[in-house]
Amino acid sequence: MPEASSQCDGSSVVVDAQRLRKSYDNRLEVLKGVDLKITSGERVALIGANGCGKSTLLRCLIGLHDISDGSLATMGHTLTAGRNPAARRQVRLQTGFVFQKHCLVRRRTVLSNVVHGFFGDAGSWRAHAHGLAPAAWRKRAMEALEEVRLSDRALSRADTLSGGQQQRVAIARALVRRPRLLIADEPAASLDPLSGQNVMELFTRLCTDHGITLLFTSHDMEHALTYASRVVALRNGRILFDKTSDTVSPSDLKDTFDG
Ligand SMILES: Nc1ncnc2c1ncn2[C@@H]1O[C@H](COP(=O)(O)OP(=O)(O)OP(=O)(O)O)[C@@H](O)[C@H]1O
Repeated sequence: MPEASSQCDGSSVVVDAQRLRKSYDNRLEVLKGVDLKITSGERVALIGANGCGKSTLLRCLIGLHDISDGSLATMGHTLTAGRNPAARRQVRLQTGFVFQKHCLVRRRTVLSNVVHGFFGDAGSWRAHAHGLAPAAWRKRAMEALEEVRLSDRALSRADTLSGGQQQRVAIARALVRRPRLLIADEPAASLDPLSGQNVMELFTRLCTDHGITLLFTSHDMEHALTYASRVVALRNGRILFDKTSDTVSPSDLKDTFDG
């Protein structure tokens, strides 16, 4: 049976989730009917208390987790409660990820880590096995390193860089294939305040410059309100509010985090 996957239709809707539900092991229902539409070029912060389902929602939106019910289309590809491997692959190829822990390969060079961002392209695993990467990938990886101001460290081992620098390498890796969507899960959480601010500034600027849609989670409300144009709050598996960041009030934030 053909997989349910509609092709990207060039529409400006990047994420379209309706009544999205997600349960783990048929027991714990984490998302209880989430409606979320994100259009091209938006910068959206997802906030909410620990365990409210932010990472789960991010993972569902990009096909890393199955959804349990509802409808979901990401960049025009329909992700149903079934497996949808082709649609998931297409979504992943057009998505960059940045996580709290940058997950670099410590013993490899900075450049090699950025080249890893191409994995999933045809031939990438063979290139990896042979320690080879096409010249075009290395050239593009160097450009990405310039964008995060780390080209002078291209040949350093990843674990010789500071935490903030390593997160900048992770950003270069996420952006190396010029994704349409960047997903960042608490990208600044492991960094000191200044490095965190630098990282947030850097990737929001790069997303704006390259027209990349950005969805990030944060427990730092200053980051959410400063670097996103829109803030979506989750509570008890549902959206509590969805507003432009300049209209979020202290009482909205209190409602988001109060038991
Ligand atoms: N793979 C999994 N299997 C089973 N339960 C999971 C899984 N991932 C998350 N959960 C559960 O789902 C709930 C929501 O977790 P999730 O990580 O999405 O929340 P979060 O809002 O991102 O939390 P935090 O702010 O602490 O990172 C939690 O109860 C968690 O234990």
